[in-house]
Amino acid sequence: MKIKSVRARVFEWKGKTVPPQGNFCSNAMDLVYSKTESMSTFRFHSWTVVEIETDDGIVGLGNVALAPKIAKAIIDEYLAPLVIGQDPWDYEYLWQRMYRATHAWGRKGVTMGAISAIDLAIWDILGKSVNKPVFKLLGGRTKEKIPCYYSKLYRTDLAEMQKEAQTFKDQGFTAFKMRFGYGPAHLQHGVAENLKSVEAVREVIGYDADLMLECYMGWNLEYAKRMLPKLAKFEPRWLEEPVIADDIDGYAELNAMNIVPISGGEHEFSLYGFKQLLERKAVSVVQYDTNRVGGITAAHKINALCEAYSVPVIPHAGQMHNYHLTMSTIASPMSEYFPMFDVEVGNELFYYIFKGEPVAENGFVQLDDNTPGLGLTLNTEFLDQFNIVE
Ligand SMILES: O=C(O)[C@H](O)[C@H](O)[C@@H](O)CO
Ligand SMILES: [Mg+2]
Repeated sequence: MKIKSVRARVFEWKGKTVPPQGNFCSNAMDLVYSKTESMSTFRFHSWTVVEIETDDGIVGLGNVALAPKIAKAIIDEYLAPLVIGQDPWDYEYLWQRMYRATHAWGRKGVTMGAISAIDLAIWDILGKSVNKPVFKLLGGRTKEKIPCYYSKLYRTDLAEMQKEAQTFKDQGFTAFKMRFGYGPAHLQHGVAENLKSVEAVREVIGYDADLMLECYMGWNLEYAKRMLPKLAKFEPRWLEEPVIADDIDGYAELNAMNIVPISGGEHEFSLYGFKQLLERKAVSVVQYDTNRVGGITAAHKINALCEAYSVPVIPHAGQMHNYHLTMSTIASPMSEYFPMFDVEVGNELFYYIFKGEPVAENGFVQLDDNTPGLGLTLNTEFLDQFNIVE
């Protein structure tokens, strides 16, 4: 079998989006003075979809949401020529070709996202060519079904957050991730607001549910050190991305305080990036995203590293490319889960582009033993709400 063609298209959402409201998510831009809404650079309203076709007509689907137009340019210009004419079963060889050919300017960020998209499509082909789901090629079914945590609860009006938490508690979720709205720039008022929001959500979900707290790189080391002792009484399962991804020493210092486990990884890339995080004990939970980190070829290696370090892997975002990794290793106890909503930050967009994404039932998602490949097809229902860039 040989790769015959690589097609990368950018799906630009032109449908309805929920406008940002107030301080709905602390983020890395909060620490930089700006007149625009700080979360604007973290909206994922476009997505690059990759279709790789083989000479015997199998089409594999890959995707990446980081800087979609740049990812497409990297695929078209540099990566496609490296894989066309090659055997997709030589996936490690192809991964190394892409990783090393772009090493002078790649390694992390959008290049690894582009490599991930190609690698996902290759693994989709592999599964389809032997009529097996991808997780069966990685280690098989390690769970009867995948426990998942409800992830949204952006910082809005506290009563709204409580209503949202109740709605999904009633749907059987026993784990919830909420977003802080405030950080160092908001002074003591922001500290109080942050604590109020955690208290409000805990009031609804109680203490026999897991609560995860998301900072999305919006704090700094000094602020996080002040916040951790104040958060301890709410028994969070983890505090996520308190500092920017490059501040590995900051992560390690916060994690070593042993007050609340620190999680991160959705903005880290490659096996080497996670080797650093693990050997420096920077995180207690690893959260790569398979469509960023280097695809399934890289994520599968990182799963093994996490198993060796006894650090749980709970990939960012849910989404089918991550579910196969969670299903295939005992190092991953659960998945993140974004329900389908109106398009807001953009994580939800995955449902509008692809069909086949599992819907959670009673706090679990299930993968089918008999659906070959990743189990995704393109969703034609919303195509008229996308501008597609070839
Ligand atoms: O952990 C997450 O789900 C991400 O950080 C979100 O995608 C981002 O939107 C911030 O909540
Ligand atoms: Mg996150």
